[in-house]
Amino acid sequence: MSPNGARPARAHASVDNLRTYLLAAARKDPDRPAVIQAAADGGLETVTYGELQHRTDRCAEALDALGLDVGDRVILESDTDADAIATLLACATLGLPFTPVSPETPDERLLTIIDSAEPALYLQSARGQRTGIPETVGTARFGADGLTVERPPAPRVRRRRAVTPLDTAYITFTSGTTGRPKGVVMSHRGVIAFLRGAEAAELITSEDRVAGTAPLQFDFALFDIGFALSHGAALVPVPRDRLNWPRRFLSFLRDTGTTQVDAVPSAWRPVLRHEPDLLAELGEQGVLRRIAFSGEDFPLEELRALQELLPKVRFTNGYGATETMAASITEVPNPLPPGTERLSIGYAVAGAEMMLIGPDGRPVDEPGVLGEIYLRSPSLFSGYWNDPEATRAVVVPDPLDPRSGQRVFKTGDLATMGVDGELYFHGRADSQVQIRGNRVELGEVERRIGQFTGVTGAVAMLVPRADGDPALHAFVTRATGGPAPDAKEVVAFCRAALPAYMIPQGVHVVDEFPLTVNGKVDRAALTALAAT
Ligand SMILES: Nc1ncnc2c1ncn2[C@@H]1O[C@H](COS(=O)(=O)NC(=O)C[C@H](N)c2ccccc2)[C@@H](O)[C@H]1O
Repeated sequence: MSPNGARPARAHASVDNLRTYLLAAARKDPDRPAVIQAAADGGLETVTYGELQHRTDRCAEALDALGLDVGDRVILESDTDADAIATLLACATLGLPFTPVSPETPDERLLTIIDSAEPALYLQSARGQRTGIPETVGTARFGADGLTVERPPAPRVRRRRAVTPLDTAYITFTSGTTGRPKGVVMSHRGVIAFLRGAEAAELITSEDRVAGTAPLQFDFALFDIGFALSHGAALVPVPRDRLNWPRRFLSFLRDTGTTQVDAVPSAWRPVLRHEPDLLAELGEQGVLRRIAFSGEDFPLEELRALQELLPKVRFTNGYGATETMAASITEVPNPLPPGTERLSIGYAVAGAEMMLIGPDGRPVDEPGVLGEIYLRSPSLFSGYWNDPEATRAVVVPDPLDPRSGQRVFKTGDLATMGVDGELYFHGRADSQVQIRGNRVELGEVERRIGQFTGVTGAVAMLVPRADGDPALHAFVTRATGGPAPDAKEVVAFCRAALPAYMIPQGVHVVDEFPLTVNGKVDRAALTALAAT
């Protein structure tokens, strides 16, 4: 019997655990590269699957000695690298849900997350700069020489005996539009269900090297880690200071032999603007085979520009929400057929299904009719942390079979169906705005403005006004060195194709769009800018 009277914890690890799933390659080919990363001396460092497993076990041993129980939360602050991956796999081994945060998370947001998650332990890398972690939370640092405990967590009773597939693998806090961050609770079974569905798409093999560019608190990064490691491939985490400098970004991709780059659309804007020729050169070498993007609609003008520079590269559109990790992985034709107005988000990955439901709650069966996407998926999240009301709002009875007890995810995304049942993304339900009583899809205004010569990107939004109804404004970016598009000409260009109520009152040229921490266009920041 262990000292606090609980039976020995973790009598056996479950078969469906993130650690067993992601380190499977370590049994077969321990010498294969698992992570190829920037080394401290500016060169490159390769960590094999065997070494990754060794670091994972060493960290798990040190964590186990702290007497935490299955379900006790751990905050993991780090960029993505081999030590961070070993640490999150150690947490998975012990059934400790990890909450990843990136080093640039502001202090007050971190404290909000700590207040909500009430973690037992806060982990940062040996190089971490964070201070001011509340006394109630234990603190430790991880690095190449293992785990160093600074403040041991308070002793707890260990009640659980084993880690099961339904235990929580991670909790990621999304910046909910209402401001209070919501913790998305994902079980081991949920994450693995999505990764298994993604594997069925057969996008990569163990020979691939997948460059990940998302910050660790964005589940796109967790997908990249899981996607690369579950294939026995190598993950190439791109450091932030490389990602923000196009020339350094491209040389890092070349030097690491990257075959696939996973990035949000905005990550390509600086490369397109400043180093198109270098990018074309990289494509010519034939090592880079695929670009996968997710997170938001890829502006078609920019996607076309990227495809023209990379005629031999294949493109993949990954659509979905953190609440189910994602939903679909769809090949994008290169080049896009002329006249393409929208990107397909295809069909849900193996094991899941996207349904289109109309405002009347009935399924939409005919092509071209707008509906909301409901997702049936084994990777459905467990719920929002400590927020049953927010959970009930999006985890709803299966509209096609309400009596079955089956729960589905109400995505809040709108789509139409093509002739073969494939879906086309039409924006968020809340980006449908009413202007003088007319329903307006902001994406439609953005697409029209995006076709104006010299405009490389457009974001439309409704800006509230003190007196009277809100006004439609648009922000545009232009090609480097190109002339600033004339606002009056842009408005006239819209008048030629859009109804009066869809004509922007104001058109503002900006050098670039503000981005959220996850690299998406920060519409809230732009709306505030327009209101000034
Ligand atoms: N390919 C898209 N086109 C267009 N709008 C999109 C798209 N992917 C998301 N979105 C939008 O972003 C919302 C979800 O945002 S999120 O919860 O932060 N998750 C993500 O953005 C990434 C997602 N978890 C993921 C992770 C790993 C692989 C693929 C996708 C969706 O509901 C969509 O509105």
